[in-house]
Amino acid sequence: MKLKFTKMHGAGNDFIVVDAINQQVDLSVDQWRRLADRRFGIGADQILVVERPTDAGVDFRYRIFNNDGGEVEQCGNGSRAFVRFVVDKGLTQAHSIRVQTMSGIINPRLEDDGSVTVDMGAPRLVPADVPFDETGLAGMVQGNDTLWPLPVGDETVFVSVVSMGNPHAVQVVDDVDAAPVEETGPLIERHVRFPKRVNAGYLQVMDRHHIRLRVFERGAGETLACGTGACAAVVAGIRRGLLDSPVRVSAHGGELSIAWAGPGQPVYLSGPAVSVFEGEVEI
Ligand SMILES: N[C@@H](CCC[C@H](N)C(=O)O)C(=O)O
Repeated sequence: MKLKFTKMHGAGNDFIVVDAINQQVDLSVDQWRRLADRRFGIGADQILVVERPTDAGVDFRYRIFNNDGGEVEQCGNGSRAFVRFVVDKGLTQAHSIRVQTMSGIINPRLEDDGSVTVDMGAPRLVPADVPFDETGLAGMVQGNDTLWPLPVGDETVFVSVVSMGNPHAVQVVDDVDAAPVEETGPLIERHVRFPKRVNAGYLQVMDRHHIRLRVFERGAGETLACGTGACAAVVAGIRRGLLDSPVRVSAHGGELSIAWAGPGQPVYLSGPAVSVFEGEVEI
């Protein structure tokens, strides 16, 4: 079977985007994994699949598969690539779109300058909703946030837990370049306290409106940028009393911008969405 795809990225977080409206797409976890493999396939952090909606009142359904083939709830940078894709392919005339994802409806909007702003919905801050198992743990209060002690290797790190539809554990570090992302990222990702695994964020505060961020993503390893990771980091930083909205997020692959007015309010994510090439692959 031949599959048409577009290779895209958002601040270096790269995607294979597949139109499942105009072609039949029904792949196994193994096939997704092979497509995303950087040596045996096309290579991508995530695969995004554009489908007709199954819910009323929305324009599209969009599904997300990590590099390891697992389907996940949400992808911030992917939602921007998604909008660029459906507009460029003529699948919609609208620039403001309602999209059904595994974790609810999001509203991305293509701006006149080609960037995309996404209403990612409100963060979920109750540990059980992340999900994070806090049983028997004494959290440490900082500002309006609770930091949870997590034994990782020989040390204990203190993380904020945030769901942006997908789970995030965010820690503040002095210097992201020196942070042991490759060493502790995999341990946090699979820490027993996170029953669905977790994306591990390392946040350095530059000033109250600017952070640097690295994210070791669940199912993909460290990526050049993570949109939901940026949302979660800014939410955690604001709750801890370290940041004020809006916040510029510098990742290795580019810049994102996040705005959040506080609990119960949606998080807005802005940044680039770029098409790199198109192709057809035998699967
Ligand atoms: N790169 C993404 C997040 C993709 C999903 C994540 N790895 C997970 O498993 O939750 C983003 O831009 O948000």
